[in-house]
Amino acid sequence: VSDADILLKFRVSLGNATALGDWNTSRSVCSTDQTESWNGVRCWNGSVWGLRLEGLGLNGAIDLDSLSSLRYLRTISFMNNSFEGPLPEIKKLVALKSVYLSNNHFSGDIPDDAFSGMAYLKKVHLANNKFTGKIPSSLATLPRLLVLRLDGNKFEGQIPDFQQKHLANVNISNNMLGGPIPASLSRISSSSFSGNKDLCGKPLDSCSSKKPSAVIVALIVVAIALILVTIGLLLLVLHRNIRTVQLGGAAPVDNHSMSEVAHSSLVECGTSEMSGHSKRAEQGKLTFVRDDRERFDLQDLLRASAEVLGSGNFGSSYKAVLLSGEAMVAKRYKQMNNVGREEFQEHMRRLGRLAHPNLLPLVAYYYRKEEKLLVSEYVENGSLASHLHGNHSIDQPGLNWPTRLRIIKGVAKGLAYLYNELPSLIVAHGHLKSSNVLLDESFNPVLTDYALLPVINPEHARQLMVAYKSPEFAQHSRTTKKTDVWGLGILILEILTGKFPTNYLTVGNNSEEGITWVNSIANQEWMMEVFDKEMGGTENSKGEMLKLLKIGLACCEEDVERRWDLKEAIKHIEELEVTDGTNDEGDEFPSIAMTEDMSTITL
Ligand SMILES: Nc1ncnc2c1ncn2[C@@H]1O[C@H](COP(=O)(O)OP(=O)(O)OP(=O)(O)O)[C@@H](O)[C@H]1O
Repeated sequence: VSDADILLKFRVSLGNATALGDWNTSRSVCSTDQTESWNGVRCWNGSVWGLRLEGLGLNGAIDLDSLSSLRYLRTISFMNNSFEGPLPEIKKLVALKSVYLSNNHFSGDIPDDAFSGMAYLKKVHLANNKFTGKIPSSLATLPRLLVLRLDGNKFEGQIPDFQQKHLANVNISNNMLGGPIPASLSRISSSSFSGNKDLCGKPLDSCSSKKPSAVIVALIVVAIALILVTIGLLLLVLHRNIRTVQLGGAAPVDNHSMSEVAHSSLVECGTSEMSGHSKRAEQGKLTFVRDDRERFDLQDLLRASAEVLGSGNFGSSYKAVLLSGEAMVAKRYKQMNNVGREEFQEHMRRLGRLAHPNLLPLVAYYYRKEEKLLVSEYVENGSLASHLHGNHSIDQPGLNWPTRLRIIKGVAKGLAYLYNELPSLIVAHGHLKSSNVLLDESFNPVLTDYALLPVINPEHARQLMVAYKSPEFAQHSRTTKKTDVWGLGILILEILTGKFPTNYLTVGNNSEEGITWVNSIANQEWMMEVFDKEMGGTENSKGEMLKLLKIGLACCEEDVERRWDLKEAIKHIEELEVTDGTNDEGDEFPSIAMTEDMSTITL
């Protein structure tokens, strides 16, 4: 039975299966281009390894018997749907690594052995359902469990004795649990246990402590308050010193470590909490913009070993590996004060609602007037820029032609989605360049630093952001719905030639330099010599390369009126065929120059 047959059978048991209308056998379940696979199906090497059917209004039954025939299925997510009834018999899918069922209406007790034998299970998300009874003890013995979200249910009784040593991400808040917290969970933040009946023991109050009299309580409170105020004042002085150093050092490169950022933020949090202003205390917290993420706080980033990934135009980006093993990136922005707090938060929430395989999701942000942190996942293969312009080695060979074409196709899809979802923005990306195209473990592109124009200080944006380096901004001091097309064109030419667009290195609008750069490519006498040799390619792919070159040049049309709009650019990009060159391997481009008249190439 094929994967397609299995999935179609599985679909029958769902209510509202119309949401999966594009599941039909006229297209293959797994396409080489992930975004063309069936909706919600994640593939690897042509096999289904994941189902991500989130927020589709699904209900009915989850037919695990059918899914158990998918040999390579490792992760399932049915979050944010309307499933009801008891927990499905998850252990039928014994090889699963992650199960995401949060934000549904599942209810009832979960059998104690519901997770028995699931030797590979790492992440279990059951938050915000209506589960009752005891937390199943089979969870407590899963050998590989890393993340457990049970918050927002009606679990009662005691927490079972979790055996896992690396279980760092647990949230069982807002249930009806009582009794002692097992020692194995004592390192977890106290907020993960809040909102329960009467849990006790580390990290909460000790179970044996007797209730002291009101006078003693009052005395203790006063003493603690005095100590905290003293510490707070000391920290405030320390914090001021750090800020003074920061302001004094006007060097463009930002060298402050993640610990310093988090530290200064935490200091602020500490002092404000002590002064009793709960709103200001909030300032020390990360605000999460999505429900599907494990929660962590600035302190977790502080604890995490941080590595500076690089210093961009706005500040530095840091990679921090959380205790759960998950790598996150926090980027500091100093010039992000174009709008007030409320509007900023609204914009971040808007970004948090975006979901597309070619966009890096915003996970959380941290707000302070002087600086912001935007937190997202670390993307395995770094930036397209580093692959195009970095040193190549056996571990990091140059990108070949099929990969480059797939990257451009993915970038186009990400842009199309942005324009669709954010119609009120004239320039929906605004900072499209190769360091803002990240490559995941399969070298699929994910766009980052998008849709930030509304919140960045305008003067700063005009100096540094790609949108303002466009010819139309030089000519008419305006950006248009075609401005990102120009950025896309430059990116295409950079990918094809392997040459860095020199005008991105200087500050301000230098579109003259940009146009000269484009012309140096367009006017190359020997067209085939333009292409980056690292890309290889075969006689078969030559035609497609030339077509892409022509598309890139059309996007870089100086006259904005004559320039294609995004729709047209995307249409031409989608028509290009990805040939992986396996059947004509070794048939490299002859290095001798071939004259090609670009006008003969039909798109
Ligand atoms: N989530 C991420 N995963 C992996 N690498 C990242 C991530 N975010 C940023 N990087 C890389 O870290 C480096 C610094 O990125 P940063 O965004 O701070 O600067 P930039 O993209 O070079 O410039 P700009 O500030 O103008 O966007 C870049 O090489 C970037 O590709």
